[in-house]
Amino acid sequence: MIFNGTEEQEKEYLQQVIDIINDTINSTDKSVKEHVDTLQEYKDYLWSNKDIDPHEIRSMRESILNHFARGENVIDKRNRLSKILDIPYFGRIDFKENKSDSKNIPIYIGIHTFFDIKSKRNLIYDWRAPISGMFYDYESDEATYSSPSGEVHGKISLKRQYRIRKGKMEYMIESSVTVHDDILQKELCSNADDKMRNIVTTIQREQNRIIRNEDTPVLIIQGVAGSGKTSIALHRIAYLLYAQKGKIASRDILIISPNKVFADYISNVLPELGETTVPETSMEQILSTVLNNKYKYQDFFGQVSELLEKPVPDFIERIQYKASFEFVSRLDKFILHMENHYFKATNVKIAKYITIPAEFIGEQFKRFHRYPIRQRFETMTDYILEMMKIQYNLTVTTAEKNLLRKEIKNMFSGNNDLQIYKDFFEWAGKPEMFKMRKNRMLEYADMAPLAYLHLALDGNKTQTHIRHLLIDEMQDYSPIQYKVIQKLYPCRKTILGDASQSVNPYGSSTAAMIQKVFITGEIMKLCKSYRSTFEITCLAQKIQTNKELEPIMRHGEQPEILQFKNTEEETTGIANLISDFRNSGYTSLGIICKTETLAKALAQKLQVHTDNISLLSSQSSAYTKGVVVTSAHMAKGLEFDEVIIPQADNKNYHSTIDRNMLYVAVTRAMHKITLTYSGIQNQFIG
Ligand SMILES: Nc1ncnc2c1ncn2[C@@H]1O[C@H](COP(=O)(O)OP(=O)(O)OP(=O)(O)O)[C@@H](O)[C@H]1O
Repeated sequence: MIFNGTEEQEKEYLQQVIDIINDTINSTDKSVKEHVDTLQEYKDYLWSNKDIDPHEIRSMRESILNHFARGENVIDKRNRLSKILDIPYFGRIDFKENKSDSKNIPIYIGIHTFFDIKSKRNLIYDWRAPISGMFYDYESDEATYSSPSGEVHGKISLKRQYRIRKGKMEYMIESSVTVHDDILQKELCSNADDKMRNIVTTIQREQNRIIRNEDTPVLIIQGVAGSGKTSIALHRIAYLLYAQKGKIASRDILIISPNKVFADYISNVLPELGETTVPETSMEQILSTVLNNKYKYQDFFGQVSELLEKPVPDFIERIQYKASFEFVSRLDKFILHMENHYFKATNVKIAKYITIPAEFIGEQFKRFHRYPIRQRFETMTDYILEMMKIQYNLTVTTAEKNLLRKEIKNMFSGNNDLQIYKDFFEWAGKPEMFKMRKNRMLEYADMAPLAYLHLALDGNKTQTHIRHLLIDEMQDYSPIQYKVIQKLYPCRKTILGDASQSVNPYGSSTAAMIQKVFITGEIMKLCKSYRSTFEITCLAQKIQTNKELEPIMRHGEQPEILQFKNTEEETTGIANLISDFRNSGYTSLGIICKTETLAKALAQKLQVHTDNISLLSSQSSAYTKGVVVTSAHMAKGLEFDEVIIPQADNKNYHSTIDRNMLYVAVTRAMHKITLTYSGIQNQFIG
């Protein structure tokens, strides 16, 4: 007989589980109170007894710390239990091991494990537990999972999925191959949120493989638009925190994300999965920190805007040159060249009668060739003075030592990063490839090579406290940027992106290029696209065909392409679409323009027609629901129930980068899309 065979029995069982969780919460409350009381007793004792001997103080200190830690653990447990009260579990598999004496065991799967002390049974298994992996990997029949003691083979006789909200079961679905799809379809049909949500109930098999991959040191995920890359990467982090508990904590992980809005958008997933959020940074921040925040520079957003608004061939050429592997290898050769030609040893007169010969200093420069050049000066000084002490029994003063170090440093003509960077272009025979902008501002593409040179000369400031690095939107970073990352973060990595969504087509990287930098890297692909309806995906495919993309069979409205007589009428048309949106059941509308300048101008015009419109710009730090006007660059990584793409004419979108922007904009839509234009219809949409 099946345990909890009917829906009625399942509902009763759910209530029983909730009651047990509530009892446990009550007993943890008692335990918290006991810890607080004990700590108060210690405090009172310390206050009222002034003459306690040091031994007693030490032992009390230990007891207090002990109580404190145990109290914190109990509070932590209580918080976890309160969180699972709403949705204790979402799935179940009945599994019987291939052993004669084994029984069919129902495994209820939820966000966290719940062990009932009274019955000494796991009532709920964490979705990340090895046994839970079978829920995602198998439908029914033969199944296997890896336990710490080896592979366990058996049979799944039942698989169920539940939708439980606020402790009440809304529905339950008995599994067959298609059922998994039904729940997935329901999830995908729901409205977008202002924060990315977890997908733990409907993780797909190919996604689960990525989440649970612990073997690969550098995992490179190439996934088509809407394939769940970002979601999967965050679930993977949650999985690693569970599987490697005690070895890795949230603070040991770092996310490199494209901007603050995106970081805010994804910030909810880990807390929803019961983990704390992990630190986040950007490529610009990393590069600028390496260079001690010394330079003013054009940021990535500035580079993309310039490429879209006034693309000058020279500028494109400079970006392309610095994004090549040839450039990286030239830089490496130049570093070698500096080693051989930038240090010119001279005699140094140190004490009244002693001169250190140039030849001897030159020899020491070579002796310490394993040190980065700028780290050598101190070591060379110490070594030379040590030799003098042995040979001449001469001890020098601190001032003399400082003088020697200074003289040695001055023998090296590569102490100024910017100067040697300029020298490099002269040496490479390409002085035109470096251009300083107005107000001594560096171009974005110069930041990484400059940081690379700096690290080569000063030594790596390796961030050993970071144990796992996650890089999203991998396609937007160039090989030299990855080289810098490799030097700074020798840890394990998850790198994800989509080559078709580059907003940096002249400096982008494919998964294969990234693998060339990280030779231990393994590429895994996600080809199924979940975000958009079939009709929206077909439109995106028209703009940029990706043969690997497999659309999800979820149907919706046909995309609309609306022509207007002029821009004024187009604005009125968009205002009408906004009012339609407000009467629909959708909650988010993204009006995605090609550039931020266009977005600002349109937002202003629209405000005459309607209020409650927000502009999402490169200066924004959070994504809000409702009607949002933004640029394709800012919209990257986000999603909206409905998308409007204004000015989708041939003039606005004609180059390769324009095409990429249009593709990014279209792929943001989940359920509905409208393109508007006046003038000539865009060639990319046919
Ligand atoms: N297994 C799944 N179950 C439910 N929803 C899913 C699943 N996989 C992906 N999704 C949904 O698909 C959408 C896209 O996910 P996500 O943003 O992670 O994809 P992405 O590949 O990073 O997208 P892009 O590169 O286009 O920004 C989200 O709404 C996500 O919830």
